[in-house]
Amino acid sequence: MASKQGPKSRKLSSDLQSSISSHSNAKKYSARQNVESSLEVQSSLESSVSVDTERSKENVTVTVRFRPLSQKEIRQGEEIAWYADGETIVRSEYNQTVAYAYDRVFGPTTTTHHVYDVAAQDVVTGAMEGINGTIFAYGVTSSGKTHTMHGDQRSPGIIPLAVKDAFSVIQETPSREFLLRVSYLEIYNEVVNDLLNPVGQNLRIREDLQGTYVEGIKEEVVLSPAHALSLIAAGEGRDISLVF
Ligand SMILES: Nc1ncnc2c1ncn2[C@@H]1O[C@H](COP(=O)(O)OP(=O)(O)OP(=O)(O)O)[C@@H](O)[C@H]1O
Repeated sequence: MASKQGPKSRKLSSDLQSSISSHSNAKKYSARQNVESSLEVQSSLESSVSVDTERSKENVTVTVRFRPLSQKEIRQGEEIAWYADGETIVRSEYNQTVAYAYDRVFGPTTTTHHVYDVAAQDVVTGAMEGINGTIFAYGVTSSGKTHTMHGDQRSPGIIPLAVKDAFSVIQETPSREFLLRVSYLEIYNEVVNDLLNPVGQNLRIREDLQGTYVEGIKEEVVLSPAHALSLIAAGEGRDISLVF
């Protein structure tokens, strides 16, 4: 058994932040490529399957990232309830027989860049080859979703790292033509709102022969990483400047 990794985060219910990556089976290759944006949903880890480390590579992978305790939590004497036991197991601090297996578990000292390399980069490179992909984070408030997906200048998140990689692929593949479009939306209380267009409120999700889409969502063609990230920053109503 792998040894414990420390320091560990406190309660599973409040500190675990999971990300799910998925590849759908390759749709027909098209020179027009869409890189989907990310979204956050609430879920419960109680539905996790029991320990099973012998997983094959699947289309949907689930990873767990622990964040370190904050200074405030340390001051308040918060207790750690779950920890990363090796690279795939989350184990209870109080009852060692209670454990859950995931495709990958990252301890509190893991960098976002490492999380991206292991859990997200494949989805991005797949998308650039025409395979639909989604990366999303879920977890309770303060579990680290924003830190992981957006990050900051010192530690860029999955979104800026993905944008950077997408443009690197474009640059390294002069023989192909790419069209990159960005849309940015929120789902809040079951209502879909366009974050790139203030008029785009309460949009409908529809399905046709091409697939699922949000009716009327604004799609901006982007020409550079800075352009893509500035749209996302605008959607959040904040300034952004990221250096790689
Ligand atoms: N891996 C980490 N290492 C260090 N600090 C982290 C890490 N993850 C999160 N934090 C810090 O924890 C705090 C909460 O994280 P964050 O804001 O990302 O949570 P959140 O899940 O987006 O919360 P909310 O749902 O309320 O928006 C922030 O101060 C963030 O900087």
